[in-house]
Amino acid sequence: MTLTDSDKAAVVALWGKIAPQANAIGAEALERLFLSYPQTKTYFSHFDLSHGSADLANHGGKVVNALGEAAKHIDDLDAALSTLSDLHAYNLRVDPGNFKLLSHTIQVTLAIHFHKEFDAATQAAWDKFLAEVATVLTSKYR
Ligand code: HEM
Repeated sequence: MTLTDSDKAAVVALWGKIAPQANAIGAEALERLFLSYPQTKTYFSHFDLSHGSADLANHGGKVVNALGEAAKHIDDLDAALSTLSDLHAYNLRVDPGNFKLLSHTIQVTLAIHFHKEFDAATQAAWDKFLAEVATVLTSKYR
């Protein structure tokens, strides 16, 4: 599952397009997650999850910008994601299966917004990248 140099280049290239719309892309990926897999809403009972809410935009932006930071440090994901890894493992205790669901809705969102750039190679690269991020974010679970 290791990212090849061309995978890394594909992740970084698409990140350049995502960055200016991080909040909108993140909000849409989260909304797709909550609508498609309603059980995931239980982690966000303190948020307003209605369409167009500020909570969706703010949190979506945080998640997507964290992916941007990870893309910038793609050769050192453990260090880049260390604080977030502590948060998800020790404080939030998100069921690891949920990372696959979010990875899917992020990819669907990217496909819809960047259909020209989201070719098979770019999709495969993002799938691997998101799986690596999930591995790091769940690596400290005991
Ligand atoms: C691509 C994978 C993920 C990334 C990059 C990510 C990123 C983040 C970031 C950046 C924060 C904010 C940290 C802070 O405020 O300091 C956060 C918080 C949080 N994440 Fe994740 N996350 C991911 C997956 C998930 C999944 C799958 C769930 C559950 C379905 C989840 C649940 C939460 C919750 C409940 C919070 C706290 C929200 C709050 O109260 O402010 N995360 N995550």
